[in-house]
Amino acid sequence: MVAGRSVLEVASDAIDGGATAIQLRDKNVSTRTLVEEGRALRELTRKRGVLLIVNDHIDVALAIEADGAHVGQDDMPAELARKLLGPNRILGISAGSLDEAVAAIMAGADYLGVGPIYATRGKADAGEPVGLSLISEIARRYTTPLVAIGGITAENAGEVIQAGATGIAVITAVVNAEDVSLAAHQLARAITV
Ligand SMILES: Cc1ncc(COP(=O)(O)OP(=O)(O)O)c(N)n1
Ligand SMILES: Cc1ncsc1CCOP(=O)(O)O
Ligand SMILES: [Mg+2]
Repeated sequence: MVAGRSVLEVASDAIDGGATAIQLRDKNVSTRTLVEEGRALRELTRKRGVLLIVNDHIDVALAIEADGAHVGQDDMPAELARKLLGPNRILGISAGSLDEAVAAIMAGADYLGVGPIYATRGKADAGEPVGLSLISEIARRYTTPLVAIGGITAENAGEVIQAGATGIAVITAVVNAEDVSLAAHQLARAITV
């Protein structure tokens, strides 16, 4: 459940609003439950033609035939994650500094999750905001797609893209919204105009 709604309902509404990828990120459930959520999300995302990425758990990503997995600096080392996922699944890696970005690219990241860009309520141990300059710095040097994350809203999403991000990832701005579909739509519009 997310803010009183099922994971499937939130994902479905977000896709209605324009989300092009869903990340299964649930820190508080058993692996068994994660697999159940993942299977349901796999069916939904296949039907709707959007990507499904599993956070942290490479085994779950493989088990549910997700499109890929996302690992951070405290998760499965990127090289091993790539080895386990194989060449055809998407590997996303978190980067909170230029050094981390370079290492992630060398390890075979298909995209970088860069952040937290702004202060966030979505991750307790996210650390200090890195700001837009990190996005610009990485974009200036590398062509790897950059997914900005952390405190992103429909109000600031435009400047994040302007700074060089390819896309955005959000939790609070969608999950806590009264109207999930409308919130996703406003975010999608903010990054396409
Ligand atoms: C797109 C995207 N970017 C960054 C993260 C953060 O991953 P991580 O640093 O491993 O933190 P947790 O999400 O696992 O708490 C992400 N999940 N997605
Ligand atoms: C998972 C994660 N990684 C860096 S910030 C963050 C949380 C993003 O949540 P929100 O969109 O609510 O700021
Ligand atoms: Mg992680």
